[in-house]
Amino acid sequence: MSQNVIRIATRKSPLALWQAEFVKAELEKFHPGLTVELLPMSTKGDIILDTPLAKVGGKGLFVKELEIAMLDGRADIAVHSIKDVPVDFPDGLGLEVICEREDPRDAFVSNDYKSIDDLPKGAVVGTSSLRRQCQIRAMRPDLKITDLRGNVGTRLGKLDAGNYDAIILAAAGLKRLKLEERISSFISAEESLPANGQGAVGIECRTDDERVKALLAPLEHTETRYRVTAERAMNTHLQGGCQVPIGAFAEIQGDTLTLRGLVGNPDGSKIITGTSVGPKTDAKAIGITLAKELLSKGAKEILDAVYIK
Ligand SMILES: NCc1[nH]cc(CCC(=O)O)c1CC(=O)O
Repeated sequence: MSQNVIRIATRKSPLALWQAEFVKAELEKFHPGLTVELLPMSTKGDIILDTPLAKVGGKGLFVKELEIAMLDGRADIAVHSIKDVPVDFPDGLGLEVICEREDPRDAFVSNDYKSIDDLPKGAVVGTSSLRRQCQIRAMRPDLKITDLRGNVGTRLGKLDAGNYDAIILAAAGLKRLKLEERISSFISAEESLPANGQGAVGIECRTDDERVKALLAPLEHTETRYRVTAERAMNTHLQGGCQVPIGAFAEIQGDTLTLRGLVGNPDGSKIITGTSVGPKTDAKAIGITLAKELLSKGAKEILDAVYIK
């Protein structure tokens, strides 16, 4: 492959394409003369649209086809929402770069109501995320949570068609697509803990490709890397897939990283939370410590009930 070309494997959704174009622009900014090409592809997660994600099964629904393209040499890198990337990688591939995080919060979107508190009794809220469902149910057991799949535009269309009183989406996706004015209110991390990596974009590539790794290096954002490392370490140690509500959110003040975590039941009847603090350079250990704490406080029973093997 030519020394001066990088090919990006990407999903075709508007958000995925925005993220790929963002990485293309950053690469071209840092490396004048470099040609960056997009290779748009469909993934299993894009094709199976009629089933709740937690039931489609299999990890990495949105990334596998992109990984095969990199291993085949058809593409050099893949740009992902970190949230959609499984914690372990196929041999020969790794998450080389984590870019600066956008807003990590969930957003409440409604044409009639300002916030979750504002919703009338029994209102219908659309989300396919068990994590969001769990935390909303815990706040408001009276609400009816129904499934909502599709890319960001499709989901907004379903809200506008009157299928829901409100829907919950990641603020980052709406901001990137210049749809921020659709946000009625932000849901703070105190109200609902985000998913690990939410709002952060990561770049995967072949671990032995020194040329590509050198080109990608200026896109790395150190603080986001620490935060995402802690959040993903917690998930890895819990061995939680997408069938269990899990939230993880790290913040950094000075050199200190504070990680908050949550494991719950889909119906919100049981929620285990915890916090772990330490030097940011110990991000991974902080994540593991918190996972152990959550397991000992009852998360193990919740996970075991879901994953009966
Ligand atoms: N699960 C799909 C997905 N993957 C990443 C984002 C948003 C952007 C991000 O978190 O970086 C979304 C949409 C959503 O959750 O509303």
